[in-house]
Amino acid sequence: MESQILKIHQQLMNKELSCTALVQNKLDALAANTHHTVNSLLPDYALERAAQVDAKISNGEPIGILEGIPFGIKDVYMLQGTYTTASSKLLQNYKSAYTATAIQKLLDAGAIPVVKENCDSFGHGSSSENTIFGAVNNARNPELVGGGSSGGSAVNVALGYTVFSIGGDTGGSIRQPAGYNGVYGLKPTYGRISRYGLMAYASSTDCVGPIAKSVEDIRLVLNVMSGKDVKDQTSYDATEISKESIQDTKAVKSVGYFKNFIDSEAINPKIKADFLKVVDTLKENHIEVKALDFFDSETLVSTYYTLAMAETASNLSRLDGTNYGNRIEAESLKESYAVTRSENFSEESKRRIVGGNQVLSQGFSDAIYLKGLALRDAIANNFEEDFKAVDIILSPVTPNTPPKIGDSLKDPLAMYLSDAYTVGFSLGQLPTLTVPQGPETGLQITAAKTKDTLVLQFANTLKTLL
Ligand SMILES: NC(=O)C[C@H](N)C(=O)O
Repeated sequence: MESQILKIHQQLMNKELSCTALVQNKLDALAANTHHTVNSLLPDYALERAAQVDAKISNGEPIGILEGIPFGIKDVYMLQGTYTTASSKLLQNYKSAYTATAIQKLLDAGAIPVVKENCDSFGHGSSSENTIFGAVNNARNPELVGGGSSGGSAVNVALGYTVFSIGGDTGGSIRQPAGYNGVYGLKPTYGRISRYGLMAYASSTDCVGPIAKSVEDIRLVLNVMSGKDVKDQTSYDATEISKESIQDTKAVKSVGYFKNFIDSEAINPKIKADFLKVVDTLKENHIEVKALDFFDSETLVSTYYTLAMAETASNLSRLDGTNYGNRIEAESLKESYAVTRSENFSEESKRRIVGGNQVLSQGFSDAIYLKGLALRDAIANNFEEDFKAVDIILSPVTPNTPPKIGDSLKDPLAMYLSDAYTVGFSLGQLPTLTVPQGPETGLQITAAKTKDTLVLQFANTLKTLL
């Protein structure tokens, strides 16, 4: 698939398409969609901006590459004056008081937000069923889940309702729905894009990233959003990734994969067979492929969920109805906190808050939380060693195909285990990209920290080989 952004840019410049018509068309398609991708539409916001772009073009003024391009925003990002619900009952009526840095950068580049997108509430989930806006349906088969937590964003891109969408990825939330719906989704190196204005889930792995239909579109959007922000001390300055730098399809000489991922009993046989075919293709094309040892799925998933639950319990403690959220009055203030939280958080969020507080509580934290931190360091060290031996690590995005709507809600543990291939890279804070491959899941390309360029480069290599 070629760059949608460049194609639309040309059409706008050549006056084959007006920006107002383009934006109206996306708004209409989103309003009519039956996949439950929309939490709120932004018609006034979007059409006013579209008219400005049209005026510029008719005056013969040049426009930037992203100017006039309609995009979607996962409903966990602040955009001043718009609802930011995190798909939760608690924040159902909350309006953002300010705009997230990443979103502001896109606005400054002229891109036009048209929709706040459905997702798992507070990012808690892998199916986009944990939401008050209705389960998101898969773009290819509506009986299956859209994936999560950025399900609405991936489905909107796959169905062409947005040109690109901004998801959020803590343990796979961009990559997994991208894989389930056959589009590209990037979790950049942790810190490459500021988290300021992203509703915090697990701050040590939360990442902002784009979902789109081509590598080029991922690059264009990534460049705009990247860079140090004084409002996020974990952000860093990243050099722009040029178009030329990702064209070198011979840059990657060696690729590793985790033996235990592919030999696992839990992997779907078709996903395994397809993956091994890719390995053969790489070898035939003189790319060295190494089978690597790695932590087992249970260790990866339990380390991730131990830390993610602890962090979310802490981050969400501020949501007690005092400053934010649907407050429920009661006899005493303490009781009001309790009722507000128990009535307004979903079952899945409560499971995580209770689990997280347990992990952090006195008497448990040494045995559980500190062990989680130690394992995270061990996982990061393992990656450091791996990247001395290989340029890229390749894996399927998930061991399984998208489940039927309803199944993940019945079995949360199975849902957590389905994150087995994504969470390790999150704990390592590595750049990792989903590329579409086959109808089941996708391929995940990962490089060492800050080597986001290499990830995009290899995605282009795969395009020429597969
Ligand atoms: N938020 C994410 O990255 C998705 C992951 N399945 C989680 O629930 O933590």
